Amino acid sequence: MVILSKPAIEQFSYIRNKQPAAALFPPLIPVVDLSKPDSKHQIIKACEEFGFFKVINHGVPMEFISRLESEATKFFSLPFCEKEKTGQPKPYGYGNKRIGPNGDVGWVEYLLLTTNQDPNISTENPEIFRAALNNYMAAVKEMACEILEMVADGLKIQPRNALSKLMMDEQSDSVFRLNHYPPCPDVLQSLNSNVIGFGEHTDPQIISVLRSNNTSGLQISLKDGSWISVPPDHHSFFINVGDSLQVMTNGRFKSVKHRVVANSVKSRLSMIYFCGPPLSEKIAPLPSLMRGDQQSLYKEFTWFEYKRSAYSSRLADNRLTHFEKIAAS
Ligand SMILES: C=C1C[C@]23C[C@@]1(O)CC[C@H]2[C@@]12CC[C@H](O)[C@@](C)(C(=O)O1)[C@H]2[C@@H]3C(=O)O
Ligand SMILES: O=C(O)CCC(=O)C(=O)O
Ligand SMILES: [Fe+2]
Repeated sequence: MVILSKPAIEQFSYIRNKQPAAALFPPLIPVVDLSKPDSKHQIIKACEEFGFFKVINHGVPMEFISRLESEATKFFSLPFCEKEKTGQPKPYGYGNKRIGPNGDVGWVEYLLLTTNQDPNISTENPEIFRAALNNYMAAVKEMACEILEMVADGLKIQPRNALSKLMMDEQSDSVFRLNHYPPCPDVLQSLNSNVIGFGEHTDPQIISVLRSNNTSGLQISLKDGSWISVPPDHHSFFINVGDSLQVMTNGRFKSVKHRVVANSVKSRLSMIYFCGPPLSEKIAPLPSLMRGDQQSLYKEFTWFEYKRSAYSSRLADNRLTHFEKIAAS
């Protein structure tokens, strides 16, 4: 349960339920069948048009998904005093309503973990939770690697592991997150408005691999600034282009702005693997993507420098602005 005190109620953001133009004729979210020979072309198109797509025939065993979902459900059903024994997110740990260190809040509780250390989660049976996490993360990492190799192939980048090696590196700074959005009580669902579960933002990493139960809530922003709802599909995965991939493609792919709205009836559980590079990695446009005298849109920076700056930003900030080159007039 998300713990709610009276003054905290006032902190939540709402969005008006006005119908954006795109909501009348929403474009279909691209679906990529990873078992099809032309999937790499579909991936490139989806990354250019939406920065977002759904993946089917992904090869992640349903058994791993269900086991982690069941362990996560058990964890979030524990009394608050048990869950908080995991420790507050600094940046890893158990968090409730507060997202990040700079005052963002949402109708959500979560576990934020690094992928290269065994987590210390306070549950009745941490070994079983850990095994479920490890199986799931290993299978999702393999799928993400395959997707990044298809991206490299589709963009004719050599070698084909130029992107995937960053997240496969032993030192990779990847992050895993379990989000639980309890049903939001009527008192908070004021007339014709939605309560924000997770405010709008882009993900900082290369790509993020998201899977949720069958409860809706996720929305993505289109190029025209309108928002569309992503129909949930618990058998599939959703891929977000992150800020790092935007830079590595020199803006050809755009990181997708997304958010989650709370549901008044059902709880939403999501699990997200954020594929990050090693901290020392330079994030810059890939030389093979630069044509002729094309210039980098970004100043040089390492993932460490980007993260340090990201952690002093608010969720909705454009974290890349700080690293953009000022265009010469
Ligand atoms: C407000 C914040 C939370 C966040 C760190 C930040 O200062 C800005 C980026 C946020 C974000 C969004 C995507 C992921 O959920 C996340 C783990 C990440 O890498 O960047 C979160 C950070 C967080 O919750 O710590
Ligand atoms: O929980 C979700 O569905 C999305 C959350 C998200 O975007 C994030 O944790 O970065
Ligand atoms: Fe996100």
